[in-house]
Amino acid sequence: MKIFSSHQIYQADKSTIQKEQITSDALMERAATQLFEWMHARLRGTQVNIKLFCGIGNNGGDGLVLARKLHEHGYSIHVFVVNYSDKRSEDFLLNLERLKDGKVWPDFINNDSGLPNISESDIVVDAIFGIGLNRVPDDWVGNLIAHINASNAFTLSVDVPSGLPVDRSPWEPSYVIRSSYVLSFQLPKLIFFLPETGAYANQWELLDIGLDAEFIAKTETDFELIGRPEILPKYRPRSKFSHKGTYGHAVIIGGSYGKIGAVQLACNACLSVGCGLVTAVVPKCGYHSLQTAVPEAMVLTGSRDKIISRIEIPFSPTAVGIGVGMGKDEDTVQALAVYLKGSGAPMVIDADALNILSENRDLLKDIPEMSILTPHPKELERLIGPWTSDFEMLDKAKSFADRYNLVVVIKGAHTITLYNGKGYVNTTGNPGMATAGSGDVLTGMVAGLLAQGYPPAEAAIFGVYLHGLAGDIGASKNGYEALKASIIVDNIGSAYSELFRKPEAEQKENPR
Ligand SMILES: NC(=O)C1=CN([C@@H]2O[C@H](COP(=O)(O)OP(=O)(O)OC[C@H]3O[C@@H](n4cnc5c(N)ncnc54)[C@H](OP(=O)(O)O)[C@@H]3O)[C@@H](O)[C@H]2O)[C@@H](O)CC1
Ligand SMILES: Nc1ncnc2c1ncn2[C@@H]1O[C@H](COP(=O)(O)OP(=O)(O)O)[C@@H](O)[C@H]1O
Ligand SMILES: [K+]
Repeated sequence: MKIFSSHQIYQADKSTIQKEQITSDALMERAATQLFEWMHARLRGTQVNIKLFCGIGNNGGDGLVLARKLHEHGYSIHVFVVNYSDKRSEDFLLNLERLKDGKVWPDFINNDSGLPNISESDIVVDAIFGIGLNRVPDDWVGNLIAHINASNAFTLSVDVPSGLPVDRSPWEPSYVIRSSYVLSFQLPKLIFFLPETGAYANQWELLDIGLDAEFIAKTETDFELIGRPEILPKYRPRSKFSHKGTYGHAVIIGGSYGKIGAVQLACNACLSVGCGLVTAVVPKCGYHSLQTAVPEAMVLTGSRDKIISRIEIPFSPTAVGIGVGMGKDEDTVQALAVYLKGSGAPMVIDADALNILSENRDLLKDIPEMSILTPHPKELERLIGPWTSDFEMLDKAKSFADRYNLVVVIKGAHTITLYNGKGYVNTTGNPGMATAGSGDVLTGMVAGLLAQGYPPAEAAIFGVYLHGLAGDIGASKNGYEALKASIIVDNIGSAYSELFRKPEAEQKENPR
């Protein structure tokens, strides 16, 4: 699903109005009707105090329409107009009149008004600012927002949490509504997925307001949300007359004394994702444990006992995963430097291999093009330097990826894969995956997909999705806390099955 910028949303709005020959207030009515139906389906007439805070733009207009509908259905409502500007939108004004026609009289909050009472048992509807926010709210509006947050009342935000700009990080974090739930129109907003801003929109849902589908389909976006519909077409089926050679020979290079388990996890993941043959390249100390723990894998060792000192592979791997548990010994740095220059295989570079690159920047130019780098945020910072906001981080990481022609996978709650100027935001995964070794599993999976012939960006996007899905299935059986990296590996098979599971309704209609 595409992630639009605010500018693109306004264009979609315009295009819908033109194509359907409707007025803008009809679109507002449609949007707010969706809000009302969502609330009504859950409240079913419950007599709870609903306090609606409406700005003076179209976000406020949505709030006013919602208020009218709630009132018409007998809900107990109190409307506050947050009067932060004289430039009221036409549709706001129109709906203010309609509300008054229904005998609802809003209270106007200005810069010299006191703060209204909000009790914890109230429901707050937050329709102060929408996607039109373009500067820091005035202090009195910010204080009202902080007051709403302090009330601990259930806060339902219309479109976006007020005070949260959609295309940058907030000017003043305490002036942003901490929504209990966001009902966002039609398209997901990038801020829902970034660590800095995602917390304001802890839970969110999209309401389909029928924006011009053709316009949405033809618009190019900087970011895309990756769910099952985007993943399924990337799947490469196995053919009946295939053999293990069809699915590639991956090599996992890594490990050091006390960190052989990382290679074990990556090898297991690589095999479980469907790779034909897997060879591990480890220091001597890893030989016996690997041969025992992963009997399916072959093992090559170098000359030193505890570290990787030379990388010599007597065949041409189809894909390589390098760095897990590898350490940064001077000999290992040399081995990586030599290997990078000589290797032609598509590569996943992770963990200590990334740290070595950060500390030996002259090696960056030797990374084979279209390699996949999988840093977590700390490793990314070592590579591209610090940032002051998630938006700056994305810009810097994109430039880095473009400069060296790489695929950069920024791991996190919503892992973002950057490739060719575009970001692909993952939707699977859970906090149970914040556990030792889960990144090693990802490295093995992506290397295994590369070995099977998935193009690099597809291997990364598909692998990240499947890894998260395996983690979700693992968590559904084990809970978050007990989820271990090896359980993620154990559930890779179920994740593949889940990809092709028909939704229940479809199954009933179409048994078999
Ligand atoms: N397609 C869709 O998705 C649909 C969207 N709809 C709804 O429209 C909403 C967007 O509405 P909107 O454009 O009127 O902007 P909104 O956020 O209400 O702000 C109002 C104005 O405030 C101003 N302003 C900005 N920052 C400020 C500040 N700090 N302090 C003071 N003033 C500030 C700024 O005007 P300026 O002063 O810059 O001229 C801005 O224009 C959207 O979120 C959704 O709820 C639906 O109705 C229909 C379909
Ligand atoms: N809160 C979370 N929600 C979803 N996925 C997560 C979360 N925390 C971590 N992960 C995933 O787990 C993996 C952790 O990788 P990494 O930090 O490299 O771990 P390690 O170095 O222990 O192997 C990444 O793929 C990341 O996306
Ligand atoms: K809002």
